[in-house]
Amino acid sequence: MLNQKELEEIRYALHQIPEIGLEEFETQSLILKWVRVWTKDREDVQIKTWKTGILIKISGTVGRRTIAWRTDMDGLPVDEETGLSCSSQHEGRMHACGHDVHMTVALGLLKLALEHPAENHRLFLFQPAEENHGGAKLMYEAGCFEEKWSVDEFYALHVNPNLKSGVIATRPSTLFAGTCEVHVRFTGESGHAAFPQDANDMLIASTSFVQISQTIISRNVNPVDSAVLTFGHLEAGQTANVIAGDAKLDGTIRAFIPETLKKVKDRLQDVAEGIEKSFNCKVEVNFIQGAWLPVVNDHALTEKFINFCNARGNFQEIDALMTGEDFGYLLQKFPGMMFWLGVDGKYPLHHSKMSPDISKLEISVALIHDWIYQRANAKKIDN
Ligand SMILES: CC(=O)N[C@@H](CCC[C@H](N)C(=O)O)C(=O)O
Repeated sequence: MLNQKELEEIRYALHQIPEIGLEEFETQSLILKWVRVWTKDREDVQIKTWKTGILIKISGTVGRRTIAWRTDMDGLPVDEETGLSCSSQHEGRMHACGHDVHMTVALGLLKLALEHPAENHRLFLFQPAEENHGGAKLMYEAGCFEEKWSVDEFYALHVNPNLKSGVIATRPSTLFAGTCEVHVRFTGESGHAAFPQDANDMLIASTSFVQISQTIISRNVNPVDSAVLTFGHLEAGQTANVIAGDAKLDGTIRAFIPETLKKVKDRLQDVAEGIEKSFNCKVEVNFIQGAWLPVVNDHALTEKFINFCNARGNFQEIDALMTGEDFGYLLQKFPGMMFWLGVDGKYPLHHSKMSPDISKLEISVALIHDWIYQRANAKKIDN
């Protein structure tokens, strides 16, 4: 097993090399280096890669079913400001969503699994591109879970700085929202700052679009339902005295119900048409959907997991949140569940100062291993 110090060293190494989705080459090679040492001469272990992803399967002694654990691998395009000694060495990249901790947990679980043979197979998935390309869906569609790589139960976690370190929180139904990325491109006519009458200003068009589209949430979504529309990136024009002839706007929509997500998308198209008319410009709206389905936990498995955690005294109830996760896609294909792991921090996920407290990692890894081990010796979901 990996002790607390060894887990911290692994996280330290991974935190320094954050990479954007589908570019996780250094991360993949570091993980493979460790895994190859641990699995040397093991005939019960198979390893395969898909792009920057890795799958490791440990055969069970009886081998009726496969219990799988998934970690994501990618970082975000964020400039790290934690001031940590293990800060990112990759400019403009940061593990601001805790995927470095997720990978550390997965490696801790893998090491324990290698040391504890079980009746059924165990599979460890290191999945790229959770934040940007929906790597879970890409891997599924590429056939990564076919034939002897198929899965009977899939589990995953996400760190949560709002929960005390080591606390586990989940619910036996929807945990995360379904999300959809929105990319909007505005094309008008640039011109001299002094002659606005001869141009169509895309800075004004894009900011008007942002303002008006916020009313979709307050005026079109049923108040007893809920949705989020966040634009996190806007770029317009080039310099102070040239009217912006184009603008780029990127954001995300979140909702628990697919119909609500669709309503927000439809209304965004309407607003785009209105802006086109009002500003005599072109507005193209592109939606990227399909990977980040709502994370819906299997009821029976989650109830069992909650009882298991309660018996160890570190479970907390939690409401569904508007975060997104492409693990939701895998949960539509395989039974399983996701949970939050508390890492008590001052700054939220995606913040440039996000700094998880990982002092309880060894205890958390041991608990999750016990759960997987139990499931890897169970005959089916009901026992
Ligand atoms: C837990 C978490 O923070 N997840 C991310 C996942 C983003 C997926 C995709 N890029 C999207 O925006 O939907 C989140 O932003 O919630």
